[in-house]
Amino acid sequence: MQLLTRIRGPRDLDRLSLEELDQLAEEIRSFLVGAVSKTGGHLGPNLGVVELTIALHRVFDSPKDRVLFDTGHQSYVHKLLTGRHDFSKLRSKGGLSGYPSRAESEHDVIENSHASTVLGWADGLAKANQVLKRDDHVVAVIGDGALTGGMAWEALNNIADAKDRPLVIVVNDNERSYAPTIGGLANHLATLRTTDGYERFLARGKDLLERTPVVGRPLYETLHGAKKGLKDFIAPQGMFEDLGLKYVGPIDGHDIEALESALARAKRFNGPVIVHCLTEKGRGYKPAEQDEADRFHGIGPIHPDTGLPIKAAAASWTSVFGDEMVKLGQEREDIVAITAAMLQPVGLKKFADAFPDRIYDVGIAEQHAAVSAAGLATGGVHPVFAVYATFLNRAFDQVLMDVALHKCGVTFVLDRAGVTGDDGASHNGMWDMSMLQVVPTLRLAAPRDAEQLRAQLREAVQVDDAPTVLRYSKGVVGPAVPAVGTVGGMDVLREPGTDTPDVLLVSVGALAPMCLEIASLLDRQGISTTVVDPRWVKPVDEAMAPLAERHRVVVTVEDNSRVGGVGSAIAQALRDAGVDVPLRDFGIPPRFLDHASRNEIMAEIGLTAPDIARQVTGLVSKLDGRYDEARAEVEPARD
Ligand SMILES: Cc1ncc(C[n+]2csc(CCOP(=O)(O)OP(=O)(O)O)c2C)c(N)n1
Ligand SMILES: CC(=O)[C@@H](O)[C@H](O)COP(=O)(O)O
Ligand SMILES: [Mg+2]
Repeated sequence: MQLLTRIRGPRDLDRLSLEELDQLAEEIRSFLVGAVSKTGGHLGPNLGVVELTIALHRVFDSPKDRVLFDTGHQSYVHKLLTGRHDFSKLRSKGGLSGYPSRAESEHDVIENSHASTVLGWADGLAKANQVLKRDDHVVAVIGDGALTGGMAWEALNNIADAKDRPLVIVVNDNERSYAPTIGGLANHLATLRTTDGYERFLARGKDLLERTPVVGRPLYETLHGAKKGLKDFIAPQGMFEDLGLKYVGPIDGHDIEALESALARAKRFNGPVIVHCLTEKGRGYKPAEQDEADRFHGIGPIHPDTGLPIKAAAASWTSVFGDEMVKLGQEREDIVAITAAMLQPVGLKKFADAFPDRIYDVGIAEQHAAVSAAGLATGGVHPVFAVYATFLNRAFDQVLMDVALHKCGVTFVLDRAGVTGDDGASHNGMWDMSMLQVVPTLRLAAPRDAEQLRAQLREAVQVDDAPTVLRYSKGVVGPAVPAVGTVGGMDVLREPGTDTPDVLLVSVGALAPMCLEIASLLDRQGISTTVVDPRWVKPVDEAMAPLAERHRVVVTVEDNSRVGGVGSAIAQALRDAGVDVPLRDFGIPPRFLDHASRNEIMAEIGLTAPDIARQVTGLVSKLDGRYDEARAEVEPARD
């Protein structure tokens, strides 16, 4: 690591020779494998951009020039080259974020890990440079997967229209999102890739000719013209050039010299230019290169020599969903499934293998997924769109105005709902149960265990005239939580043991085990508690109000934003029913949560059994008129 340790900032790259740069690239690769095999993270994507990131920081002058990354999961090399070498706590509390972070470095701009936004950012920054008459450069790195997102094309439409506004777009084309990138765009990029030979030939020829005195340069220019002609002849005029964008490439994304030459050309161009780089996800690490699933896109801790996971995968919410989908697919031919470039991560691989004609990977295009689902439902089939909760945010209008307005029977299955933690603020699934409250006719379920997930999924796909939504947490599915009774459509998880119970504790989804623990802690304070699981949290069950009326206080606990969540909806339902029982809603405070483990975050925001039990004890004590005594116990809500 003799060279890497000397790199404290991008300008330290300037004095390295080409051989040293190649050595640095190798040092970075072995650093990444060594570090990320311990912490987990996005190893494959970062192994694919080592040379590209070195070349970017050699040609451009960050932070004066802005180097932007789409999604940001491939910014580890950027972090190394901008002086951040301590990866020991990557994605952990107090350690480096797994994405760019303004708090970490002036070299970082976009913290949002939601794909397809970088060109929008770049367009805005380029416009600001123009308004303020700055000659700084803006460079946006976007993957072939992120290019399948609609927002990228909204931005490209604007960028292509401004012929005199410099902007360098680097397409990091490794032909994969997780799996191979789908769609017409991927096919077009492949067409452009066929002219790869010309670029390599030209890069080598240029070197030779530029060393040839007198005739070299003009001859190179002639060849360059010829290459352009030949490329146009072989590969149809590229879509990017049709749009009015200058296109440079395809470039070997692991050849630093070729990259620097192409980026330097792009930098001199006084307008928008695409540099199409061919890279290999997982390059330089055999286990990743040979991983057919996703080239080690995102991994947990592994044995570095073999690439095998340190911990065996346990039964996850995702796997329970995936298995049930296969059964449903066998029972009903009208069930189809949709993924937005995340077939494996959302658990639809088995369904896809069993029913290859009934699975749709739409690319990173959640809005299109929702609208096409409305079309599928209108066409007479029942689509199940499986997506991470946080990624549904961008398809809110489509759920509202295409699916719900047209009474389409579409089922949305939201994985990674609630606090996820180590992927940072934009990955927590903390907004869905607030956002979806306002969608008329939509029915929303939060299963508490595997059995309820199976049951509620089956109930959901029976609904053919409205959107249905299931949402569950990341990772290992919790223990079975049996019901001891029912009230209306709700499951009673714990009886209070008295006819005059103190607390009605409404347990939402996967937090059921924690809610039962809260009830036990309250027991020790002589406080009697009924614990119910609504199962379907929207609409609020009609039995909720009369049940609440039989208690002294209602407490709701959800792994969702407190603002506008299930607690708010129940409070409103009680008011509408004229039930005047105090309600305290516990949820995620309305703020962005720094990366840390889920448990660390839940403790930090007070979503733990002891925290909640202590506050509820204070509430009940207050009702008993022992307010002063209670005050000492009740910590203020920490929003
Ligand atoms: C809106 C959105 N949907 C899904 C994801 C999940 N996701 C993270 S990276 C990725 C694949 C990105 O592929 P690409 O842009 O080609 O980058 P690469 O990993 O190949 O470098 C996906 C689907 C996301 N981050 N944002
Ligand atoms: C960058 C991105 O959006 C995904 O790769 C995400 O990090 C995956 O999260 P999980 O690890 O929870 O599947
Ligand atoms: Mg890719």
